[in-house]
Amino acid sequence: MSKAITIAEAQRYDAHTINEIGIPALVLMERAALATFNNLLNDDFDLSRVIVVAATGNNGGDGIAVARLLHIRGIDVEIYLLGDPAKATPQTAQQLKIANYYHIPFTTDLNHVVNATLIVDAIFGVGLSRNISGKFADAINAINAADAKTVSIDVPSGINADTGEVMGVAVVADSTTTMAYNKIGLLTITGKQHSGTVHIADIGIYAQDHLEHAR
Ligand SMILES: NC(=O)C1=CN([C@@H]2O[C@H](COP(=O)(O)OP(=O)(O)OC[C@H]3O[C@@H](n4cnc5c(N)ncnc54)[C@H](O)[C@@H]3O)[C@@H](O)[C@H]2O)[C@H](O)CC1
Ligand SMILES: [K+]
Repeated sequence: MSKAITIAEAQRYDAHTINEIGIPALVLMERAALATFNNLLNDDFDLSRVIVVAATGNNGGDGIAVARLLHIRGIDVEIYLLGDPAKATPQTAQQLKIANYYHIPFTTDLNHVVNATLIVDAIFGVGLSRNISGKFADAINAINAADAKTVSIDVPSGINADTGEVMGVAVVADSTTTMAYNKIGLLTITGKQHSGTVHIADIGIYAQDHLEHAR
C-alpha cells in the first residue's frame, strides 16, 4: 500500500518544497489543479454544468485554478465562493485575479450547486481546524443533497485528514484527488466513505529529497 501522511507532514513537506527547494507555491497549485482537471476528464464525469465550490484558503485556490482550466476549454463552469476574498491566501488571491481576467462567472445561488452536473469541492483541505458551521455547512449540505457527482480536492471538505472524523458536516465525494501522498484520515472507515475513489497526484512534493538519482 502506498504511503499515507498526517496533516503536519503534509504541511512540513509543502513548506520544505517551497522554502528550501524553491519551487514556487503557485507552481505546486497549478500542478494540483492540472492533476484534478485530468482526473475530472479521465473519470468520465458529465461536464455539462460544473460548479466549483471554493473557500479562500489554498484548497480553494486549487479549485479556482481548476475552474479556469475548464473555462478555457469551453466547459460551462461557475464558482461559488465562500468566505471573504480580502482574506484569501496570496496564491488564492492570485487565482481569483486570473479568474476575473477570464470572466469566469461567480454565483451566490446555492441552487446552482444543486442543479450542477458535476461539483468540485475545494472548500477545505488539510487546513481544516475546527467544526464547520454557517454558510460553509449550508454549502456542504447542498453538495450532498445534489444528484451530481462530486470530486473533492485533496480531502473531502469536513473530514479531518488525520482522524477521518466528520467535523460537524462533511462532503461525500465520488472521487478525491489528493496531493503528494494519501492522508491517514482517508484510510479510516468514515474517511473512505467520504472520499470515494482516491487518486494520488504527484505534484512535485516528496517526503525525501535526498534521492541520489534526483540530484
Ligand atoms: N501549501 C501548498 O503549497 C499547497 C497546498 N495545496 C492545497 O492547499 C490546501 C491547504 O491550504 P491551507 O490554506 O493551508 O488550508 P485550507 O485551504 O484547507 O483551509 C484553511 C482556511 O480555512 C479556515 N478554516 C479552517 N477550518 C474552518 C472552519 N471549520 N470554518 C471556517 N473556516 C475554517 C482557516 O482559518 C484557513 O483560512 C491543501 O489541502 C491543498 O489542497 C495545493 O495542493 C498546492 C500546494
Ligand atoms: K476539499
